[in-house]
Amino acid sequence: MASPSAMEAAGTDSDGREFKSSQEMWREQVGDDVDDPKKTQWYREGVAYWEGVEASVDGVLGGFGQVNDADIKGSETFLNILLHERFGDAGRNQHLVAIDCGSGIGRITKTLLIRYFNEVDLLEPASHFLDAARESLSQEHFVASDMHKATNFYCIPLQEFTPDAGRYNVIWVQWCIGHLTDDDFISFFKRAKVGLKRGGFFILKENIARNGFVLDKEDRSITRSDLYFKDLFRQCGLHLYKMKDQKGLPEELFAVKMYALTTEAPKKVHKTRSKVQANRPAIIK
Ligand SMILES: C[S@@+](CC[C@H](N)C(=O)[O-])C[C@H]1O[C@@H](n2cnc3c(N)ncnc32)[C@H](O)[C@@H]1O
Repeated sequence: MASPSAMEAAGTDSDGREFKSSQEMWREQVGDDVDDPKKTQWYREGVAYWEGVEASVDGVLGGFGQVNDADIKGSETFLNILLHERFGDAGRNQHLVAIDCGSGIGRITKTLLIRYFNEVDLLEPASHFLDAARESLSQEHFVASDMHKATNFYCIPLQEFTPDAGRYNVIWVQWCIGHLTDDDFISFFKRAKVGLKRGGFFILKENIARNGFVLDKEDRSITRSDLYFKDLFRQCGLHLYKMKDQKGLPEELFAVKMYALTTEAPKKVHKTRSKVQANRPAIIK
């Protein structure tokens, strides 16, 4: 018997109510039809929630501003490995460009991305967050005499965004994809692939539900399980290049994982025969 897909797994909402499957939950929350007014309402209420939040590190981290340092450290280690593996030493002489999706006040750009990328674009639908980002990132930064700057500030949601073809080495998506329905998740990543340069990749950093999903009725978002994400990556035609758990977060919070996703399948490592096998008598063919 075929095993049920992760999206058929049961889940709950923030009040502890159970749903038999994510399909049941989505039908109820956003309807079946792409033009269903419930879907417009879902997105409107999600952004409205953030419009009521103070433009500060504590605000964008849901009152857990103290996790900022651990989060950035974990991301930096992961990013360093990936940049080295994907762009090698040549990366140092390349003009590197990233986009920070659902950037909030530009926390990740300011403390991490701007140091590694010559240009960073920010996308954020809550305008007061984007204004705060623009203000704090207005100067140009010099890293070892090399110019680094925040270039474009897009005030739109991810479900409406299509990047310019071939602009980005890295498309960074952190703590915002839970606002997108499954259909919009898939169509966003499918569209966004064209935005990657050769060797480019996505980094998705997200909270992880233990099973199925958890619907947050307050900010209109869902937390998906690792299996749920992997099911969606497959439907996007993306390959999981590397993943890592974020360490050092308070126990009461969801676990957090970082996924590096590529459009091409990872290269197969050709196994050489082990010495034991290679040295034993064998028929000449
Ligand atoms: C938890 S905050 C994280 C902000 C930032 N990524 C960070 O880690 O500092 C969630 C962000 O997602 C944004 N957001 C909400 N709905 C979105 C959507 N449909 N598309 C993109 N971003 C969205 C919110 O406005 C908010 O800035």
